[in-house]
Amino acid sequence: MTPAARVQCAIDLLVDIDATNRPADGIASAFVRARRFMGSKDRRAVTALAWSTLRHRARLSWLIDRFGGTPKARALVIAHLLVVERQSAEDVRMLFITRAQHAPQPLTDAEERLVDGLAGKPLEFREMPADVRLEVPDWLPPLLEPLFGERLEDELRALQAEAPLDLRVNALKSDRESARLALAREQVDTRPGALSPCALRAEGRPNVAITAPFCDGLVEVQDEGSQMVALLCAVAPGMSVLDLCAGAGGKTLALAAGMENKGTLVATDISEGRLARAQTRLQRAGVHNVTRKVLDPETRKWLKRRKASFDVVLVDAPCSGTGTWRRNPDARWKLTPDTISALNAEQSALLDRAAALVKPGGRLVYATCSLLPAENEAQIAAFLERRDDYRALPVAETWAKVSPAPYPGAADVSWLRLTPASHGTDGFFVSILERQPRETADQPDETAPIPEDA
Ligand SMILES: C[S@@+](CC[C@H](N)C(=O)[O-])C[C@H]1O[C@@H](n2cnc3c(N)ncnc32)[C@H](O)[C@@H]1O
Repeated sequence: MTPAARVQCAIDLLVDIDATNRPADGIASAFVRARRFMGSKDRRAVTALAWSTLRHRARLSWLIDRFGGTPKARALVIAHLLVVERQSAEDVRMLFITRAQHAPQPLTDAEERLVDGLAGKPLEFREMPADVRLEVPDWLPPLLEPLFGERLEDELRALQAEAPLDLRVNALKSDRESARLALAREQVDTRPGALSPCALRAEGRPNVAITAPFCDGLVEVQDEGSQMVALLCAVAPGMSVLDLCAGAGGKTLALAAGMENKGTLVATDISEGRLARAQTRLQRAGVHNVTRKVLDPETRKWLKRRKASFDVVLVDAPCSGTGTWRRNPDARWKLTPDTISALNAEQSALLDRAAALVKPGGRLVYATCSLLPAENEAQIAAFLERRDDYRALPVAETWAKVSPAPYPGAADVSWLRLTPASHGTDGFFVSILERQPRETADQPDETAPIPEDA
């Protein structure tokens, strides 16, 4: 494809992304599948331009407003070429006058004026409001200010960057050094992760999915923070473990490795499609102690019969995903306070449901990939109010057992928050809740029904 055709494809992709509330990565996959003429380099170039435009969207929109125009897909891409890529007005015009197949339509008069207005301009202006500079909705900074204080700007800036590519070495099939060497033989250079003993961080953005170590299940793609959540479940061979919101199995895979394929690991989710995707990954990884169950009425009945029976229940709760905005740059523009309220209700219901399933002395691990206190510490505080048979264990103690790295959390709280700015991982929250053994606490009535899902 010519550079001009790639620009037109990026514009088309942005139009598709804006047309629905669905996540951009799924839209991009469908978009490239429908365009067989795109080679792998074209696909990368087009998605890189669209993604970078989304990462700079608030500032580009502000500039377009100021210099005359409507911040829709075409204007955003034009502004990106001029202000982020620093292309000259002449070069940008050339992209829009080429008569090549799939090239964009010529610039309109208004777009010509926009090119003149934006050429040579900086990306940021002093007059830009903070939420525009930081590329977040204006209702978000007040929610995070109490948490991060002076670090707020650094934390939000870190969410604008591209995330690194992290791999988890599958202990069922390999070890970190052997996997690193196997990847290096396929020109994928990696270095050990700083936190997780199973993590390798790739240099650049290689296509790992076509390498033998990936296809043979030696490594899986998983953010290092997500790896730590699974490690902090501290599972062991022979345990009975429930991954209640298993999705496509990212953490299930890591839990199975921790259990050395021994014991029972049940992976449930309300999404049949996600659980189906987990199956391919489990097979590739050589995992055979996992039972997948879609949360339909039958499974709910089955779970009710398993009250107080699991050593560990992981609730990797549905959440705002604010900690993963580096990977999903459109998500920040699709999130609303109403969505967060609905998620809060679901999170609290899931905690109650999970609480009934943990055996006395067992652990309920609650995790989100959100930075928002309402989805995290506020949920835990409210849960501990409702359930005096649970107590929060200091995450630092479990950390010391599962990672050689110094504990990266705050000493004065029992839970752990990881963030891109402070730890170089996606944003994660983890709390480890222990159910008191029978003799030390008043247990709620075990015959009471498990609360229904939200
Ligand atoms: C954060 S994602 C899970 C990610 C997954 N654990 C991983 O590591 O790849 C949250 C999941 O919760 C699921 N979910 C939402 N509501 C649920 C419910 N009431 N019960 C169980 N799962 C639910 C969603 O379908 C989604 O897959």
